[in-house]
Amino acid sequence: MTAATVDVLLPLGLDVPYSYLVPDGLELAPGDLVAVPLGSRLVVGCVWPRGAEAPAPVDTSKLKAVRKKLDHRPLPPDLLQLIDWMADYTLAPRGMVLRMALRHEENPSPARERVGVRATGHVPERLTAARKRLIEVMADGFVRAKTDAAREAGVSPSVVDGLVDEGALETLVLPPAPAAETPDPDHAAPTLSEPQAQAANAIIAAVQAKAFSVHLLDGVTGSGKTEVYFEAVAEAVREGRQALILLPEIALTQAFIDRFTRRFGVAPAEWHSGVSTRRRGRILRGVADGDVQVVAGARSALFLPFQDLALTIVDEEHDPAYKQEDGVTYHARDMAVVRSRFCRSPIVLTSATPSIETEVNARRGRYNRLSLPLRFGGAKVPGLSPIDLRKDMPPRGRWIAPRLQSEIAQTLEDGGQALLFLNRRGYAPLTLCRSCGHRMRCPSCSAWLVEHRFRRRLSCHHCGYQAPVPECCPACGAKDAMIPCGPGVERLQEEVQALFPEARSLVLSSDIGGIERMRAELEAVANGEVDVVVGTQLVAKGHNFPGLALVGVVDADVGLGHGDPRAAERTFQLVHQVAGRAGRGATEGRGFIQTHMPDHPVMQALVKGDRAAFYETEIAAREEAHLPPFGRMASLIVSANEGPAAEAHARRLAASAPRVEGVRVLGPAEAPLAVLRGRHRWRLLVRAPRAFDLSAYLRGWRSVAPRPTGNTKVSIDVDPMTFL
Ligand SMILES: Nc1ncnc2c1ncn2[C@@H]1O[C@H](COP(=O)(O)OP(=O)(O)OP(=O)(O)O)[C@@H](O)[C@H]1O
Ligand SMILES: [Zn+2]
Repeated sequence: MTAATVDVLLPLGLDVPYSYLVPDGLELAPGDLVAVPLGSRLVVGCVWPRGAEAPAPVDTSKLKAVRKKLDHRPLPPDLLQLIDWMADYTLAPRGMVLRMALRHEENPSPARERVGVRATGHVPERLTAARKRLIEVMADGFVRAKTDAAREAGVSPSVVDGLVDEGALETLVLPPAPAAETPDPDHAAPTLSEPQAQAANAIIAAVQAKAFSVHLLDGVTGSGKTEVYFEAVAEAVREGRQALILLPEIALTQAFIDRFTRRFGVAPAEWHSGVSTRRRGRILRGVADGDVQVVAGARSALFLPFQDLALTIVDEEHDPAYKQEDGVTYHARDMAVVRSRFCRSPIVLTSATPSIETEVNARRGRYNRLSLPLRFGGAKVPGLSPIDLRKDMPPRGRWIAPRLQSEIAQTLEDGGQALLFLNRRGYAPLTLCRSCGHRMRCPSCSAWLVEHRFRRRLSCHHCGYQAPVPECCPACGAKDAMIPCGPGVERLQEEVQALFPEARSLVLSSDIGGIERMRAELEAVANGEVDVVVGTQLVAKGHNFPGLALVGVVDADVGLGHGDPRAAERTFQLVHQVAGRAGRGATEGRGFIQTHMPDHPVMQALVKGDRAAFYETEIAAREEAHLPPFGRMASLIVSANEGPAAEAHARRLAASAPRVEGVRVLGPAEAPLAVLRGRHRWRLLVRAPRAFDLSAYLRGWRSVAPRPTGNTKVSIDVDPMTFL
């Protein structure tokens, strides 16, 4: 007789599941979570489906047994499918993909029971003032949690206990508080404009159809895309099913949570790194049980065990934050589409500046385009005027051109807010010695150190290294000779303060303060408590600042000309989105872009407000060059502690590449970021035709490639977004 076995995938750097014996009496099915021995420890893993082919015979006498089955719902089949699919596509070990979905506690603590109290009707004869207040509050006969009763009456919990002892209150056990309250789909439904209603109805119909479909909700900034997809979320809730809203920077979007709350009466379950582990555990359970109906989360929310996912939204689908660059490299937007296919449900991608990939899919009819061509309520999308920095130069050591300065002055005079956008954190991107020219660089990366003045430190934006600004030049010893070069947002704020001493200014940048502080600052801007905002790309992210009348792009050329195939797209999206923050309220908005290249096609398209022209040019250029989505790319980074080791392995790797017609392996070349965290980096770039199975090619290559030795490592990025 053969003993029963199961395959268990472990959340480790392993690609294949291990076999374990099933103890008598234990029923196990794919998706079940189990604790199994591995070496001397216990590891939580997931029972994995067996392929159609017969399992390789194993000597069961050598197998260890499953220790126990965890008290969790099994991972749903579409999630198991997604994990398999992602591992195949990205070449990441299957176990590492599983790891992103296994946030389960081994011994989930039972939800805390709460004690409630209710008035019995018996009132003691002698009452203190506190007891009297409590009796009055409780006189309505409702059950309240003990803590709520005390808080409402403004008394200490001991007063509640006292009245329980006296027999004036009785205690009851209340059910544990739910991980998230149930949204009310009819709480505050807006009246939609005609185009909004059309788009909303199309998505609602897609939810009802319970079939896979992809929709691009393509609406200008401020057209009400959020209001529209909320109606489809409402439909999912009405049907008792679930919806997932992915947001690029959820930690920053208190405004989004508030808006959801106004629409549905309760907040959505939030899922991101800022949520406590305990809370995440409860949300995970609620999602698995189907009790939590709407999750608003960062990309990791994609791996939650939804029981019945009716709809997925990817808000601002063009945002680079959806790409995870370390560990398992994946694009959350693309993987969300894959998961929706597995759960046979619709997915909505929203953007005013769709990615080229998405735009091409919509043009080919693979994605259904839903257009919102106008701002809600008749406001106009602000026009953008160029400021030619070659002619209208700011004074030496300053970055605001005279024209922009006078426009800001006018805006402030009219009582409006201004926003200056510069995608550079810190005070100055470079610090050098004016005596010998020595430049301060990171000891472990090929990057300059960026001065952060309020922290009084130089810091490396790649590895986080920090050092004080030296008093003497480390090279020549000259005293007080270190000077900042170029602008960062902090320095720009200094300029604003000098030019407009009366104005209240604020720097919005991801490195200042925590999530709470940032949320508060964004709110202050929305409430008009700030006159001039100076911000990095953080300010381009879907905020609604009603009083914002002017946007100035201080250096539109920053992102262009790095030889990065996505530079034009990225610049267009950023500038267009930043400009889209203006003129959303009663006042009309105006935008200005400072550039040295006013004739560049990207600047031209921005200035003319001609989105179509941008897409035409960019799509044609990509097609011509066989760049994505007209060709496929993967990047391989070989890194090692020593430069020669990295280079030697990169060369051996390139030499072992299988020759296939149409596939080109470029490199190796030293990476632009040649040293990162002390690791020397060499790159290879693989390019292939559009329909080519690049993942299969890479797997074949990996199986014949020389194994990296010592501390050499190869990391693979399929569909790379960055080329550093
Ligand atoms: N039907 C409506 N009824 C009332 N208010 C609406 C309606 N549609 C949109 N609005 C309001 O208009 C403003 C802009 O809408 P929203 O933020 O959804 O636009 P958006 O398309 O997501 O913009 P962006 O792409 O710039 O983020 C919001 O304040 C929103 O509440
Ligand atoms: Zn560094």
